[in-house]
Amino acid sequence: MSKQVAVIGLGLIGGSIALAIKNHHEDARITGFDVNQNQLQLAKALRVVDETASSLEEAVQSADFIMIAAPVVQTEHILAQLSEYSLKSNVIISDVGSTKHSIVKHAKSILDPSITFIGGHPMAGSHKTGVSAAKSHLFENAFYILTPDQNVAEKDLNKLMDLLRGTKATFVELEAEEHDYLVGLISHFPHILAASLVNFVSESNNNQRFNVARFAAGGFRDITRIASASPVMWRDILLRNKEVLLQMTDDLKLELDRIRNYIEQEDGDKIFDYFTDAKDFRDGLPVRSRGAIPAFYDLFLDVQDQPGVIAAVTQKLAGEEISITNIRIIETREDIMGVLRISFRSELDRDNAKAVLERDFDTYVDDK
Ligand SMILES: NC(=O)c1ccc[n+]([C@@H]2O[C@H](COP(=O)([O-])OP(=O)(O)OC[C@H]3O[C@@H](n4cnc5c(N)ncnc54)[C@H](O)[C@@H]3O)[C@@H](O)[C@H]2O)c1
Ligand SMILES: O=C(O)C(=O)C[C@]1(C(=O)O)C=C[C@@H](O)C=C1
Repeated sequence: MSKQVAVIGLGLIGGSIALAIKNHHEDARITGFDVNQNQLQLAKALRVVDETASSLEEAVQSADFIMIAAPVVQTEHILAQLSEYSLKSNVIISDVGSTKHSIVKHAKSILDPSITFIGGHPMAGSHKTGVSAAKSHLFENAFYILTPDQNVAEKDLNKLMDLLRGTKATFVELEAEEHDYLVGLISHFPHILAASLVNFVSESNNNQRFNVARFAAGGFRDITRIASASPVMWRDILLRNKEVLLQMTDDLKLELDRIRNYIEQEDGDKIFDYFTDAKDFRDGLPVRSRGAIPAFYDLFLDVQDQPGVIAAVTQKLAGEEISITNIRIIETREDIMGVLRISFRSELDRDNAKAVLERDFDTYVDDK
């Protein structure tokens, strides 16, 4: 199978898709295009793509696969442009957008029926943007949702999955509308809540005589990390998943009223049950299995809570070229040993790190 691949939009996801394709198909020739010249040049310099094109038309003219990785409203504009070009007759077009219904509908209405379009959404990412944040293993262990309509031939779907095999993701087929409801619930709506919470705190901050934000501790930071993501990407997502998100916003108001009543009535039992239900569901989420929540592999280390210890640990890991995704001291008090939690992208990285660090530290893996 020849593999001329055009990747349109060379940001975090386009870059990661390009790297993942190259992982499994060394022979694939990847041409990149981005409206942002900076990203385009950077993608070439970082060898994320083999070559860059100076126009969309140039990028796609001899492509066997076209992967669109732009914000979702832009994706519709790109599809409209593609419908005017002469493309290879057997080209397969896909996208990575976080919404699916409007894109799939748009593709169907605008592309020649002989062209194969398969909607896609790799369910992993980050609040970071741009090609410099791209990683070949970003989608490892994640679900990769595909939304082929009934006209898509099995062999074309298989060709696309084969192209994307280097993502090491698990492919799942869904109807586009099912996708938008599901992802609305576990990704889009939580994003709205994170941003609302930050704005709420920021506005409250203005009315205080001290700086509230300075006191923001782990809990606030954990629940609001995603509010640092790209406003362009999220604006487009809200515009294209409007009905689902309107309904969820209304439903959440009822949920807030419920806990508000329990507080007002000082109903300790109900409040306890409320948190217990939430804890049970949250604790039951698969930790290492594939899901919208990226799997992290944690290693715990007993360390002396003293200056330089984190540097010593990271140096040892760097020496073995083991990357970490997060590092944090938890439950430290002056009179006890600190516990360092280090997170890794893969189980293999975690196991290798354990082997390196257990020579000097007591290490633990939480296997529950
Ligand atoms: N960030 C995530 O966590 C995540 C995860 C899964 C899917 N997605 C989806 O992936 C897509 C890309 O998101 P990202 O995180 O890579 O954003 P990004 O901002 O890192 O990259 C988007 C790139 O698209 C380019 N672009 C915009 N309009 C274009 C056009 N008309 N032609 C060519 N290039 C264009 C931008 O210049 C930018 O470089 C979005 O549709 C998003 O919904 C994002
Ligand atoms: O990890 C994050 O920062 C993300 O927000 C990733 C996330 C998600 O909600 O899980 C965000 C949007 C994408 O469409 C898919 C994944």
